Amino acid sequence: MATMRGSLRQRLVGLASVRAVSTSSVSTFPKRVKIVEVGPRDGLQNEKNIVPTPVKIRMIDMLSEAGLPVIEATSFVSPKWVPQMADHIEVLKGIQKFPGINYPVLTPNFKGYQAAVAAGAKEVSIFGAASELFTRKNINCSIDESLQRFDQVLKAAQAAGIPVRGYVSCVLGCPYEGKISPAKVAEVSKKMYSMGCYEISLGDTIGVGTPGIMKDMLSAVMHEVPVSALAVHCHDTYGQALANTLMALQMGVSVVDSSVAGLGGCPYAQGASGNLATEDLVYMLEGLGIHTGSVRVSKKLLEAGAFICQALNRKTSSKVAQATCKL
Ligand SMILES: CC(C)(COP(=O)([O-])OP(=O)([O-])OC[C@H]1O[C@@H](n2cnc3c(N)ncnc32)[C@H](O)[C@@H]1OP(=O)([O-])[O-])[C@@H](O)C(=O)NCCC(=O)NCCSC(=O)C[C@@](C)(O)CC(=O)[O-]
Repeated sequence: MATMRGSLRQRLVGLASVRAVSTSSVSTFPKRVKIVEVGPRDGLQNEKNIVPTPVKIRMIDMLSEAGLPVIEATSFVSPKWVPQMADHIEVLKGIQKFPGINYPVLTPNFKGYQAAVAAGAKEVSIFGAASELFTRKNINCSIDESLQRFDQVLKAAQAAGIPVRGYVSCVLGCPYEGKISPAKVAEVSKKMYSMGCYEISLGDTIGVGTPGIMKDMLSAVMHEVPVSALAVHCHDTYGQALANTLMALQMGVSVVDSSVAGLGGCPYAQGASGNLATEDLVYMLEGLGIHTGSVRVSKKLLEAGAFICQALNRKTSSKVAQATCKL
């Protein structure tokens, strides 16, 4: 990891001044964007070496200090399926809970939901897909069976006043089925939204999409789910994550998932690489003059990325972090 030289604050101020906001192009964008940080879960779940629990906790605390409004902390999945997330109880109990920040966790079924709530989860996410084969590989059931399991989680969560987010994976392509039709994505998204998910995050799980396909897919989904309830979750395998996200923003989507340092991947999606880097997303949103709450390309955000990269002995995938280190 390169050492950052000089006054980082001065350099960040300098960076901001060269990014003039182009007012002619921003009229179609949302005024505010909520960033959902998925690094501690999506970013780490695919790591072969088990990351020590205190490192995960410190990472999340640093992301909280950096002002991320939502930080997906861990997942209550089977430790046999994803050993990296086996310390979910310790992580969720160990992190500092900053006021105003949500720390949702993934729950594939009722067992995971019960364990998550017992450990103090105040929000959970269920995760389905628009591909039968991916659903089978990822959560060992058909799409219909997954919806039945989710229904059980949603009913219990609704009774307990716990908000539930829904993921739909493989929205722009599947590692096992290839092309996925926008109609199928719209169908699954509609079902999960109708069942009670307050937000549907549309995942380009293996990062194969391009902006035109994103547009077609979103057009179909927006017929079934209000755009205000949609999020996008783009992996960057082919370098398209920022472009695909920009297309979604132009279509009115105002919630974007990203991962600090561009970490990410799904153990059951061959070829899935890192997510859109949070630093790069924030840089673009700042340049467009879009409000992101208290998240900035700040020393704290860059340090959170540098911390986890150092712990993983990995170079950051964030272009902004790389550029800032060279300044
Ligand atoms: C869903 C299961 C559990 C089904 O797995 P299964 O083997 O079919 O489950 P089962 O109900 O037959 O139970 C088998 C064993 O698992 C246990 N079990 C059952 N449920 C749980 C649970 N919740 N927590 C802990 N343990 C559990 C259960 O108690 C039993 O234990 P045993 O009797 O053998 O000792 C499994 O397939 C699984 O855990 N899958 C998770 C896979 C995963 O985490 N994938 C990555 C997240 S998705 C993703 O990354 C995409 C996303 C969200 O980022 C968006 C995008 O990029 O597109």
